[in-house]
Amino acid sequence: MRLVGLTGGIASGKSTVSNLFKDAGVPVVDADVVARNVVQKGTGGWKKIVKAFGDEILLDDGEIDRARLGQIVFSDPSKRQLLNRLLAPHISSGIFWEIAKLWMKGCKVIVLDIPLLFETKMDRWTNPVIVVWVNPETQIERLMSRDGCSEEQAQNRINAQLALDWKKSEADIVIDNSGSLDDTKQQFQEVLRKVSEPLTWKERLRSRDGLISVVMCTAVGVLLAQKNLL
Ligand SMILES: CC(C)(COP(=O)(O)OP(=O)(O)OC[C@H]1O[C@@H](n2cnc3c(N)ncnc32)[C@H](O)[C@@H]1O)[C@@H](O)C(=O)NCCC(=O)NCCS
Ligand SMILES: Nc1ncnc2c1ncn2[C@@H]1O[C@H](COP(=O)(O)OP(=O)(O)OP(=O)(O)O)[C@@H](O)[C@H]1O
Repeated sequence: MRLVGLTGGIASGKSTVSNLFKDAGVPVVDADVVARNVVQKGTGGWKKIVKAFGDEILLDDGEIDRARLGQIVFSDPSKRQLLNRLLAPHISSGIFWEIAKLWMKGCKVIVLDIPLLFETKMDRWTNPVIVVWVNPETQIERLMSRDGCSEEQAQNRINAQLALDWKKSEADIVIDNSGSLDDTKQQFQEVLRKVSEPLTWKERLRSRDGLISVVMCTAVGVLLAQKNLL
């Protein structure tokens, strides 16, 4: 099994690229979706948030007020660190189970769309790492127009992550999403070709079918050895 890391900066275009993977039939685990699921009303993550941030963080229906929580954590690094600490175990085990489900289905290439891939050091488990890069002016423009936030709020969100240029320097593959969608789609074709290359023998061993083959071969070997000893 090949775990492909897909990351970048906020609003750099990760979801745009992960949709291209989905359209090409490559399964994607989206960490933002996992992070949303683990804080649904009544879950362990929800209880921790209510305990730490108080009832005033809840909407009338009891769900977390994400806009309010976002305002708090993106303007106060200590509150953000607290939230990260509380949710990290829930998010990583959620991602693990999503991978396990796809592994059991026999998927050989899985894309992990994780905004904080480097920050959480999950890049250790992925190869290659794809960074979706965008120039700073375009990033802030797209963020402000998508989320309807001020320049200051957008900058706070950008500052909450490691520098995008640093992530670019650590990447195995860079997609420059500063241009048009067509431009990105063109770069994506080459990226898809690379991630679809035949699995290495290590990756094959980590896949469901590879593991089954190893178990079968070992069982046959043990049986033959026993027969020869009798
Ligand atoms: C703060 C919250 C409530 C804001 O919710 P909101 O719906 O407005 O944003 P959403 O979840 O869609 O995230 C949008 C983007 O913000 C960035 N982001 C989210 N959380 C963080 C964080 N803790 N630190 C830095 N950037 C973050 C990511 O680039 C993400 O793609 C929410 O992002 C959250 O619960 N974050 C903590 C969980 C987390 O770390 N998520 C990232 C998954 S690796
Ligand atoms: N090449 C492009 N041209 C024009 N607009 C784009 C392009 N790529 C992405 N966008 C727009 O920029 C915004 C951010 O893109 P996207 O949501 O894919 O980023 P993201 O990295 O997934 O964001 P987040 O970190 O918040 O999850 C969206 O409104 C999207 O439609």
